[in-house]
Amino acid sequence: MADFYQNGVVTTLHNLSQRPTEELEAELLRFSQKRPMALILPSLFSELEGEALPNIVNELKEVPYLSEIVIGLDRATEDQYKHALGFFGKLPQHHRILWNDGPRLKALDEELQAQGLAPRELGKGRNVWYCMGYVLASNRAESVALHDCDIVTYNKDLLAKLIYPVANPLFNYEFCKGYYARVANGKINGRVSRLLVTPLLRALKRIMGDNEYLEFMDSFRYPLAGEFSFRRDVLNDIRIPSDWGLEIGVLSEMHRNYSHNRLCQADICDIYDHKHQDLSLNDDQGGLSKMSIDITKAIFRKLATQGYTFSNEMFRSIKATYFRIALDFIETYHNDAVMNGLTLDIHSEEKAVEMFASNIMKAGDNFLANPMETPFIPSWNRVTSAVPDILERLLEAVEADTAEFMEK
Ligand SMILES: O=C(O)[C@H](O)COP(=O)(O)O
Repeated sequence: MADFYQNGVVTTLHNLSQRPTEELEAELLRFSQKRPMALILPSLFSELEGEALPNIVNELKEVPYLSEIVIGLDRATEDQYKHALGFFGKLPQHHRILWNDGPRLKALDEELQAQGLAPRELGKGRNVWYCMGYVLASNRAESVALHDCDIVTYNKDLLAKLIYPVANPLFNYEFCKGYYARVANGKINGRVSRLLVTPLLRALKRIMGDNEYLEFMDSFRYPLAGEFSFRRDVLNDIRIPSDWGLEIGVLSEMHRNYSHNRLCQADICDIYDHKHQDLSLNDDQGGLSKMSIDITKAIFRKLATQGYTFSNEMFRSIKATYFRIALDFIETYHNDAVMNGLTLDIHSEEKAVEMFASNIMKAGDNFLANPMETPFIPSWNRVTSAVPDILERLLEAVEADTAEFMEK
């Protein structure tokens, strides 16, 4: 049975009663009269051929309360886009696919690039950003959820719990972050969250003392969860990073833009499993290695905006403090695993921690060498002030793609 402890500064909404999904859905359907709802699905074409997304679409077919589903499709050729139109065509809800590699959306992107207003890096952040623009443009939703397309344990209960806190008209939340235990096939997963983010936040707290931002970040039970929901107005102001710092960057933006009582986290499922990436021990440009560097830089950058100064000596002491704390955590997770009859390979956990420690130094070096570098994509407010008709044109481009390629 779950506990009902409130840790940290952000409200936690627990799963205390195994409430039937149908009950939640009946309420959501009622809420949708006042707050229509949308779902954003950032997807790679390859995920249409994986095991998770076909099941996600089957589950979504039965969801009664969504007004719109916006799919951001990356890395798709024309034929693959056409295939995607059929694949998602089973959805009974109004839905649109943003074919990000198609000529129409690429032309819009180039126009924004020319003004320095478009994402510079390809990837999930960029995909999510265009989907957010589309939701603003189509104006069909007041409350919006977003989740990954590689969740192999997905069922529609997850979506109901994720969107509920921003859908209930009696609640004042602007943003909700999902959390869960990443335990699957007898193993505890979530390596970056457990072995980098939490110990790094604890190390920074130890070194920097009382810091409200670090306290805030440490309140999230699964800071890297790719599942969150928000009210529509959040989409205007938010600046999201285009690199792997996306999840951390979104939390930092919420910290900047809202007071804590407008934010919450919710327990969205008992088990969660997804596609696992390699650690990429010898390659900073890929897998969990690149992810850990981007995340660490995102945290350093945010602290710099609060007036903290960094030096090589500072990064060395952060690394050493992190390393000690992370090793202690391995023992904690190991014992938790043993008591639950799960396995935890201490050797590979230590290898991961060694890599993350060395990546803290790399992130630090990189930060000192490029202090002005920012992966943030401009907010849609800024973009529409520079190019006032951009949202209408985004909408038109997506409609034109749909009309041209949808099989008659
Ligand atoms: O959440 C995380 O820590 C990363 O996405 C890695 O997850 P994994 O260890 O479950 O692959």
